Amino acid sequence: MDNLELETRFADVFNNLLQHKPLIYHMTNMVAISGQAHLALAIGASPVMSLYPGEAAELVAVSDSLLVNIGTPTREGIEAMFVAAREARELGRPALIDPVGYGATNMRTDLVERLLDTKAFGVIKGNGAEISLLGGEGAQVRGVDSADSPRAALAAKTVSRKYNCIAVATGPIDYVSDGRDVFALESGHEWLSLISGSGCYVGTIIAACMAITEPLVAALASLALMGFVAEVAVKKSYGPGSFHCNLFDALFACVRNPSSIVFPKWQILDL
Ligand SMILES: Nc1ncnc2c1ncn2[C@@H]1O[C@H](COP(=O)(O)OP(=O)(O)O)[C@@H](O)[C@H]1O
Ligand SMILES: Cc1ncsc1CCOP(=O)(O)O
Ligand SMILES: [Mg+2]
Repeated sequence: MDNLELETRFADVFNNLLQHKPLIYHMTNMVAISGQAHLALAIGASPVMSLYPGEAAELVAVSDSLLVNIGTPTREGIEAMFVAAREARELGRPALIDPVGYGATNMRTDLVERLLDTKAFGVIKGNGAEISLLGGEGAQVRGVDSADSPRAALAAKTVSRKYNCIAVATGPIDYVSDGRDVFALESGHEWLSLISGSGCYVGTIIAACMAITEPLVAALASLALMGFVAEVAVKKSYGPGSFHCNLFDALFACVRNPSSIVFPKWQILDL
């Protein structure tokens, strides 16, 4: 698919989001949770957030996609994530995992690997360091932030092959791999890294798009959208606070008028 074909697909995805209002079951962290709920609504999806094991299977059954983000783990939340992951696999629900802080502690590394063992996830979306470490490449993490990840592109391909899913590594350049190709996108703005939760927000957009389209297109569309809206938002902003607000407003406006989006171009890397 060339960029022109992709952009037509992206516009269709956003139009369908508004029409179908998919319900996205978020099992996410206490930092980004309310932002993710607001963002889901802004792009035309419906959010439901819960980390309670006793309703996890039922919520998967009524939702259109599942997002599992391990950012602030708790004993009960982890139990609920396994219930939901197994149910999503059983029912064939689209599911995304955000391995926040993979490699930062042994507990997170072990948890992510056990969740991936459920084989529930069609997309693994992390920052460059998380995906690099999952792919066996060197990287530096500082808590939940990526400090350096020079081999994220290659790692995305490795992760995609190893876990038989779409792998997304975010950063100044985003990489997406389906195990065959590695797509690269340079867009957005460095202020995205000054908003705690910007990676989580990307997860929400991808999970919403996964309810509409195949995981590869969902990932490519979401990152291109985020890159474009960040560039629009920064021009109206004075710092991270107004940028955060303007980002949400730009997302709201763009999904309602996809022809106004100037999609940044994806490159296919020769790896
Ligand atoms: N320096 C940067 N320039 C442009 N976009 C960036 C930059 N850093 C991060 N982003 C974007 O911010 C979003 C979150 O990515 P990232 O900061 O890697 O994730 P996380 O918040 O999970 O650590 C992605 O859309 C990514 O493209
Ligand atoms: C700061 C922080 N600590 C635990 S989860 C979290 C939010 C991480 O959000 P993101 O991965 O989008 O930067
Ligand atoms: Mg993250």
